[in-house]
Amino acid sequence: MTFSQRLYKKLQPIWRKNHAHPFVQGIGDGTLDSDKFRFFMIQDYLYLIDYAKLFAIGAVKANDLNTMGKFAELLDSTMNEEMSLHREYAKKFNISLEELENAEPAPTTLAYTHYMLAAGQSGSLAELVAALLPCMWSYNEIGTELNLRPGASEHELYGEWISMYSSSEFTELTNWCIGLLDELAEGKPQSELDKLEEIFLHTTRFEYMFWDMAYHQQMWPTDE
Ligand SMILES: Cc1ncc(CN)c(N)n1
Repeated sequence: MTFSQRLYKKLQPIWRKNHAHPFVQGIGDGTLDSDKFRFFMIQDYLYLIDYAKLFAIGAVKANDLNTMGKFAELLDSTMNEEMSLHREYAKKFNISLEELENAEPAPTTLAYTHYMLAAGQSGSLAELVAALLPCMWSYNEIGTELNLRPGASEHELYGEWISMYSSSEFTELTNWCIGLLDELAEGKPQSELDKLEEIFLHTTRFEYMFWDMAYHQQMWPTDE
């Protein structure tokens, strides 16, 4: 079994909770309250601004030109495809680009992005990939699973979201990241593998927290 498969298997209890979350299920059956989705889209846009930076750091840390080019492709696809989905949703919700970019991050958004950027900046390339992988992998799996539901990808509001994350382009980039983690983990001492596992666990947990934050539209607990 590969390193990534071992992590995937071990973290299935959290992974399945992500899939079962009412926010995800609501996208799948089309019943999600559109205000919750609006909140999610704004926070996710802020999240993606920082997430894209991880790919830029990956390009800097890459050991060969092929890997550097792939990180550049991931950066481009995040900023110009994934984030353009959010910009289209913003139009539907009458949110200007300025409002979108300058929105206030929720505590979970801040905690998640800062954790990932810290892991990516201060750690090895393997640590950076361990931090960003649960994000891509779980969205690709959720999108693919929801896309199997008859009519889900045609839903007026949520269909495009499902189509984006189940697309062959997103699947191909996700699989490349999975393969890279396995390559980088090869031959590493147990102490380093444990560190990778810890980072992967943390961002898997953050994925759950992000769904939950959006579902409850959680901002700071004080008004000031
Ligand atoms: C919180 C979160 N996690 C993952 C993804 C998929 N890139 C996302 N857009 N947002």
